[in-house]
Amino acid sequence: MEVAIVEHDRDGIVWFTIHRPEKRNAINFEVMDKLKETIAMVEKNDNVKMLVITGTGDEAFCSGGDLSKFQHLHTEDAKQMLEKMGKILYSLLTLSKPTVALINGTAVGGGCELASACDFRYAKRGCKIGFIQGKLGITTGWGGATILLEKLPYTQALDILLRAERMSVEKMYEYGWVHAVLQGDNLREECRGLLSPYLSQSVSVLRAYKAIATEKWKSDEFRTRFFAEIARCAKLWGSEEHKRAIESFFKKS
Ligand SMILES: CC[C@H](C(=O)O)C(=O)SCCNC(=O)CCNC(=O)[C@H](O)C(C)(C)COP(=O)(O)OP(=O)(O)OC[C@H]1O[C@@H](n2cnc3c(N)ncnc32)[C@H](O)[C@@H]1OP(=O)(O)O
Repeated sequence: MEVAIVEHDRDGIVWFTIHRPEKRNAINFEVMDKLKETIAMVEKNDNVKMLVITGTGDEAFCSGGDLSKFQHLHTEDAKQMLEKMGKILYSLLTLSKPTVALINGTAVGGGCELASACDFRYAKRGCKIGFIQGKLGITTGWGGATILLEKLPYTQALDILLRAERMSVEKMYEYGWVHAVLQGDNLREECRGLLSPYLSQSVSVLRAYKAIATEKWKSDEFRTRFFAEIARCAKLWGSEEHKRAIESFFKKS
């Protein structure tokens, strides 16, 4: 079964849907490869104006890294996995087309990092959003904290990271992480309605504004900070606290 569905629509939107509902749309290596391929295609294709990332079903947008696949990784292998997804999220962050995370359900862990790398976040009312990595004895490992501290005011970003708990969409809207709270009857059409003012611009204009907007993240200084976060997470990955947290998750489910 396809782990992700990629659709091009008549308006120039590419819809990327993580299709692993049985695992709350957790990201494994296959999803990473599909996302990397899609981002590269969107970057190059002048018939594409925007990229929207969402998840299958109404339970979860994305539950982060696939713990059943990643739980046994040792520090060096963990670092490679984290860097692989970190590079993909960096390419998403600096993509020359506007991007949207259409949050159709719970977003936790790396799912929040994926959404943070997008320009806009539209979330279905009632969803829970949680940078819960701290509760697992690690930090964000895909660059999500660095991105959050770039996009939100310092206090709000640090509060979200230090709490490491699932927060309401409404609270995340108040913090400025969520840009629109959707009713949820027809998420795609609601999303399309919000994007229509952007879609009337030419691809050249969209590319030009995204180039201006993302220039600050193309510096060596930013990239050094971004990848240092990943190295820190890899160090914590092998901790007893992280191992116990993963064990207790699988005992529960
Ligand atoms: C890799 C690093 C990365 C980073 O930060 O850089 C991370 O993402 S670390 C954080 C990893 N993610 C998590 O710890 C979240 C784990 N999942 C949950 O907390 C819950 O599943 C939740 C809140 C997403 C949904 O809860 P709900 O009660 O609706 O569902 P279940 O917990 O019963 O899960 C259903 C089913 O899905 C499997 N599942 C869910 N999340 C993951 C996951 N991340 N990896 C692998 N599998 C996952 C869960 O085991 C259940 O499977 P089943 O076979 O039915 O028991």
